[in-house]
Amino acid sequence: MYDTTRPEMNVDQLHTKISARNVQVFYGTKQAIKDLNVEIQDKTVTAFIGPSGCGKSTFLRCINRMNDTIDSARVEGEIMMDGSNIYDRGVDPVQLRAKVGMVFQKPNPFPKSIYDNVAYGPKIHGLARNKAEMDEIVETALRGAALWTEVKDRLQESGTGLSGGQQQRLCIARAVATAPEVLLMDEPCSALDPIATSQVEELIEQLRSQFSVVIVTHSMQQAARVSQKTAFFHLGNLVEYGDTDDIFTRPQDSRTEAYISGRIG
Ligand SMILES: Nc1ncnc2c1ncn2[C@@H]1O[C@H](COP(=O)(O)OP(=O)(O)OP(=O)(O)O)[C@@H](O)[C@H]1O
Repeated sequence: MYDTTRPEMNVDQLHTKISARNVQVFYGTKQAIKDLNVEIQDKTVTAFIGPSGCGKSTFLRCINRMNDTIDSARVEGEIMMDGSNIYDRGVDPVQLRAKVGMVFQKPNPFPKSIYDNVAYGPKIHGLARNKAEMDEIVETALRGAALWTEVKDRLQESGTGLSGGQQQRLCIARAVATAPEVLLMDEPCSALDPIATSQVEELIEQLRSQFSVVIVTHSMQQAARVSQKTAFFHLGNLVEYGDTDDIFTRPQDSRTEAYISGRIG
């Protein structure tokens, strides 16, 4: 039913990048994530799927502490990245978000030039010693986001003047510019047309050679196309996690089976 044929490598030999243990998330008294445990591998695309409101975005935001910015949100449990808890008191969330970048549903470039959109993060984090180094970071990030050839002659023009698909690739370049180890993508193609969607999907496949990518998607076809691992969420629980091929062809849980066959959601 779903095409899960795509470039493969044996992702099970890769090391664990993120390990979530007994994670619970509350908004006020309402519990949105219940006792979640999962290991996310390096250099792998992991898809989060499940019906609306099941907690996919909430858990995604835990991985770079974006929930810290929501007053009513409370996160319990541990999220380890390379063996260190990202919720430890000594961790600066701003530094963490350079290592764990995020791309949102709606492209949200800053009202600045294309160049300054990409240079913004590296400038804050002091990644370039001079203009030549910054130029190189900007070019590498734009090439990495498959946007360089389209914008190299108009770097000083506003990022908001680009098409929707180009804006989303600019946001990916912005996230990639700080040399992240993990890239979180919350429905990154939902505002894009089919051509821009397939460009971003191709890009995701390239990006995973450098780091771990976690993508929330409502499209099961997209999850099947881009990911090697899939996690199915339902009512705040991570119900099933495994190889994407297995989740789509041999689900173990009846709720997963019902969702992928269109009976819930
Ligand atoms: N800022 C917030 N304040 C209060 N409740 C929230 C907030 N964000 C999410 N929720 C609630 O938490 C639950 C999980 O929401 P979440 O957005 O994580 O689900 P989702 O699976 O990503 O949904 P969708 O697929 O519709 O984006 C829902 O019941 C939602 O209403």
